[in-house]
Amino acid sequence: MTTPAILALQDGTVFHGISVGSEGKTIGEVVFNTAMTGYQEILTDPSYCRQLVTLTYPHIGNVGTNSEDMESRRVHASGLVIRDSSMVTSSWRSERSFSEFLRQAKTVAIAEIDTRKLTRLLRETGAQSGCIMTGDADPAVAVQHARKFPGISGMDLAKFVTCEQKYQWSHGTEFGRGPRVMTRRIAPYHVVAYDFGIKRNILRLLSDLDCRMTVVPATTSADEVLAMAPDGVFLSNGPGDPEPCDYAIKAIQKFLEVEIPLFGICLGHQLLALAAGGRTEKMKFGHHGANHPVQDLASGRVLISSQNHGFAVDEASLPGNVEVTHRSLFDGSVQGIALSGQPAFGFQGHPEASPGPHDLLFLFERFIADMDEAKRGAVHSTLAARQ
Ligand SMILES: NC(=O)CC[C@H](N)C(=O)O
Repeated sequence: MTTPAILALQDGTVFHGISVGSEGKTIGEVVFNTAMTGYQEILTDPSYCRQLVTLTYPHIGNVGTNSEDMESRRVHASGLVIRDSSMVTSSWRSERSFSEFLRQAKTVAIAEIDTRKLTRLLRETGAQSGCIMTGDADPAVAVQHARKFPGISGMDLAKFVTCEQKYQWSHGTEFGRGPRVMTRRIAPYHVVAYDFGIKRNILRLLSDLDCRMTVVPATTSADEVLAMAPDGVFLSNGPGDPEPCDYAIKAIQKFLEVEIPLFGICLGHQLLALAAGGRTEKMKFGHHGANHPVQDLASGRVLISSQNHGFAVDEASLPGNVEVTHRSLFDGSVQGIALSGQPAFGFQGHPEASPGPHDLLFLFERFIADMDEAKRGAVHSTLAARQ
């Protein structure tokens, strides 16, 4: 027997479907993701905290779920909206069916709704607050609940999803990245990674590139991090509005002062822009997908990227020492920045993919190159001082 469910939006629109996850009620910002694969990675990406994720790909759950595809310890999305939940699980990697996974994660999910109609609506009206209720729910009550969600603007959620204590990470991707990686074993880099809601594939990829990773809570001060003597500092992705994360902005300003190599992804990129004196703004409905074309402005090359953001760096606000390096070919928004004359850069999309294409993996190597150069610079100055 199926249990009914409804999705109500703040503008009063109500969709009727069935419950395919845990029973109950959930509220959040309704966003849509156009990736054709990767439902488990998407749901466990901490950047989706307080969001109800609509997957536009119509058939979800057919390859089940497994422990390797977790991008964090648990599901972070507040709810899921899909067209069709697969009745059959078919994959040698599967450990649990998708619906079992949703129920164990206590994730409220609605299926059998017209996700194309919902997506068109969100593209027209912009992101809206929403509410999913399962069982015999009153649509008017669900609309009221949706209206109670204030929206993500002004919300510091990095503090909410970050780790409690620092920890070491040393697992690679396991499936390897070719011989280039294997030859790097003699050059260990110590990277301190800020966990604003970090995705595991970032940690795996940096481990593949022979980085020794120390992951620290979002509010760790710059002095504490510098005392760990890192070769570089990584600023992670994460949920919520970057502007209220003043503790992180302050720490990054210090890192810029001492010119330690810095690499930021998504929220980390936005925080780098804020620390450099720029501003960020809320987008109409954001970018969430796995096929967004981004142009590398220096080479003119177009790269296909994975995306998940609802805020963006305001180009007009950037000071003269911040160069825009990448731009979205969908809407022209800033997709990459670099600080002139120092080893600090950020990328708005997700080079770590999971899910998505690997066109931008080389950005991790650029971070390694920055750390290499800084190390060599340090050796030169020590030698010069001895002479
Ligand atoms: N994936 C991310 O890091 C998202 C960053 C930020 N929360 C945004 O929505 O823009």
